[in-house]
Amino acid sequence: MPITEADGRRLADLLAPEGGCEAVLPLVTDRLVLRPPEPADAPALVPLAGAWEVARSAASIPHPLDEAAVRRWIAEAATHRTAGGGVVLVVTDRADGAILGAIDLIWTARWPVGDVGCWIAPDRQGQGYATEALRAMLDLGFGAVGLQAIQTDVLPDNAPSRRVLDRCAFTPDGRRASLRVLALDDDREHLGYALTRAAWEADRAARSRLVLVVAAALIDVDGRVLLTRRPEGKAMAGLWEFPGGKVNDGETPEHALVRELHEELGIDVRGSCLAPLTFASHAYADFHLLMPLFVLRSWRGRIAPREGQQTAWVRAARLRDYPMPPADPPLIPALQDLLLI
Ligand SMILES: Nc1nc2c([nH]c(=O)n2[C@H]2C[C@H](O)[C@@H](COP(=O)(O)OP(=O)(O)OP(=O)(O)O)O2)c(=O)[nH]1
Repeated sequence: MPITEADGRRLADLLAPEGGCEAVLPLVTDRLVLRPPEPADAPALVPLAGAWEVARSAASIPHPLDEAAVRRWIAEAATHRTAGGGVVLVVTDRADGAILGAIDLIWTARWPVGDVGCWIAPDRQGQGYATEALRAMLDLGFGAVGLQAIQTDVLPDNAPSRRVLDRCAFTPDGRRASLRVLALDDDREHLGYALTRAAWEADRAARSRLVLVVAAALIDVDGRVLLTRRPEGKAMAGLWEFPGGKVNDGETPEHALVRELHEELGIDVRGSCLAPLTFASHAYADFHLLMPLFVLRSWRGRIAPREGQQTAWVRAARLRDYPMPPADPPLIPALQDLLLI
C-alpha cells in the first residue's frame, strides 16, 4: 500500500525537530537520547560507522568510509524526515552526549510496514544499548507513526543482532534475501525478521506487568542508612539495595515489609513504625517496578542477615558510592533531604 501525501505530511510534521506540540523527537530512554544527526556529527561518526565490525554487518555502509559519505547520509536523514518517509537517528549517551551508534526506520517502500536497522560502536556493544534504542524506535513506529509491522534483514552469523531481535519479540518471517553488503562488495544471504503490531503490543504488555515491591530505609542513632547486598543467584546480584521484597497477594505493603524484615534480617517491626518517605517507579526489561520506600528508626532485635547478604551502614552523603539497582538512585535525594543537615 503506497503512503499517501496526507500521511507523509502528518508524519513530517510529527518528526520536525523543532515541531509543534505533536513533535516526538528526540526519543529519550533511561540511558540514551536518540536525535537527528547534524552535519557537525560527521567527524565523530566516521571512525564509529567505519569500523570493520560495523560495516561488515550493516549492508549499506561502505568500507573504508569517508566523511563525504557520512555527510550524504546526514543529508538523506533530513530528507526522510522532512518528507515524512522515515526517521534516521544517532544514538547518544544521555549522560555525556557521546555518539554510540545509529538507528533508522524507513516506511516509504512498504507502508504500513517499516524497515529498521541499527548499529552500535564496537567498544559500546554488549551493554543493552541496541535493545534500548530499538525498543524506543518500535514505540515510535507502532505508536505515533502507526505502522502495522516492522521488519529487518540480518546476516545469519550475526548472533548479537539476532539476540537483540529476539529480546524485542521479532521472529524469523521465512524471508531470505540476497542483499549487497557494500563493505564486502558482495551479495550475502540475509534472514528476514519481523514484528507485527499485535506481537509488539503483547510484548509491551508483558514487560509493563506491574510488580509491587516494598522496601525500608533503616536509620540508626547516628543517622546512617542500612544497605544490603543482593546475594549471588538473585537477579542484580552484588548491587546494594534497601531491604525488603515483593508484596504477596493478600498482603498490605506494611504487612509485607514487616514479614520481609523478619525473614531477611531477623528483626521485629511494628507496622505503625513504618513512615512512608517516597517511591520508585522503574521500567525493567521484563516488568515495571513500583516500590514504596518507608523509613524505619526503631525495631526489636539485632540485625542478623539470614540470606547470606552483606550489610553496610552508610552515611546519607555516601549513598551514591554504593552501586544500586537502576530503580534506586532517584530515591537518594529524599533520604539526603531527611538526613543531611
Ligand atoms: N528489596 C529491594 N528490591 C529492589 C530494590 N531495588 C530494586 O530494583 N529492587 C527489585 C529487585 C527485584 O527485582 C525486586 C525485589 O525482588 P526480590 O527477588 O528481592 O524479592 P523477594 O525478596 O520477594 O524475593 P523472591 O522471594 O522473589 O526471591 O525489586 C531495593 O532497593 N530493594
